[in-house]
Amino acid sequence: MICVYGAGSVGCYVGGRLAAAGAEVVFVGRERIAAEVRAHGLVVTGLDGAAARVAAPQYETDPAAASGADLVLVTVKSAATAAAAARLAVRLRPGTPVVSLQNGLRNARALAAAGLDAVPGMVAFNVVHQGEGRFHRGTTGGLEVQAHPGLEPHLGAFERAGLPLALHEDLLGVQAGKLVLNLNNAVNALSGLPLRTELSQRAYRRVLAAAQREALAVFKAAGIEPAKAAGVAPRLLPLLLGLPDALFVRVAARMLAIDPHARSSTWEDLESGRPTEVDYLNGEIASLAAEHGLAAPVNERLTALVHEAEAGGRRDWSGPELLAAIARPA
Ligand SMILES: NC(=O)C1=CN([C@@H]2O[C@H](COP(=O)(O)OP(=O)(O)OC[C@H]3O[C@@H](n4cnc5c(N)ncnc54)[C@H](OP(=O)(O)O)[C@@H]3O)[C@@H](O)[C@H]2O)C=CC1
Ligand SMILES: CC(C)(CO)C(=O)C(=O)O
Repeated sequence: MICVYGAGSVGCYVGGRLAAAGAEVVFVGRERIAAEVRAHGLVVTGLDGAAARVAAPQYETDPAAASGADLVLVTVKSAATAAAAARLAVRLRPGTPVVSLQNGLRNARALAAAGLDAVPGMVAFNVVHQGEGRFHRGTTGGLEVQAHPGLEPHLGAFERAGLPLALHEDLLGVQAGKLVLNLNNAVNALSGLPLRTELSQRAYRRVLAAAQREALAVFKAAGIEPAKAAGVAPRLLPLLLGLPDALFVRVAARMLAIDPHARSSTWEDLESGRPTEVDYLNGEIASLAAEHGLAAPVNERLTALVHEAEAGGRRDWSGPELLAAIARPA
């Protein structure tokens, strides 16, 4: 049995695809989603319009449902990882692989700290929760995980689901490459716009490019080599982002398909009044910078602005306003 622990957007999408392809999947999550999927079933839709339905998913709210799992996919937000790990640690058989399908650099370490057999993972695509049990994939991209012998019996299930696991000897570079892209989560959430609209405006892209330049300097100081993300070497991203709008839109369309409705998970958090993961994304760059004697004022400022929005000061920033704001200290 595969347990998806913390089944929200990513968990319901990945678990829904696995279940629709015949895998035995138990979802563990909150009553609001349990009620939704009881009423409507689970429908996972793709960029190409393809849809799969799981009529009666096993969606539980009691962590005990994870007991006996052969594989666990952790899909809670980063701030909830330690609590999820503690609940799993008392229920899983020793040696059960627990894959972190989360953003940021620290989640697998938090799972391992609880004594779990943690496997770092990365979800390259976007998922939007559209209500009534519908989870829509909003971009291209796949699942990448660190190689682990415990995953072998499950590789076929991911293949059949159309979500093959790309295996890596060491995932840190892949996670760092993804983090470079995730620096846009804050920009996207502050813009209030769908990803495609936001990224089509150069002023927002200039904010993102400034945040990415800081990240690249910090990774260099930390000895981390970020892997290609969306097919592009991270060091080229800030240059690409600086292109004029019409040219950028043409080049970007070849790198990554983005649905017009896709939004970042940070926007989804602000929209539903939940705390965001900004401390694990832009905040991670600011912390790593401090550890290495560098400054990351743009990421610090973006982190502070997202915290202001979480605390009730939410507004939609235009690109030029955000560009002016990052020029001021946090
Ligand atoms: N959404 C996306 O497009 C993408 C997200 N990611 C990453 O994937 C991870 C998951 O994101 P996403 O799916 O958007 O997050 P969601 O918030 O949609 O889903 C997480 C779910 O887990 C629930 N949860 C939290 N703690 C527990 C617990 N102890 N027991 C059971 N359920 C719990 C949450 O409930 P509650 O809110 O009530 O705490 C929530 O419903 C994040 O790290 C994110 O950055 C990566 C790529 C794309
Ligand atoms: C897929 C992407 C990069 C979309 O912003 C994401 O990881 C997120 O929303 O958290």
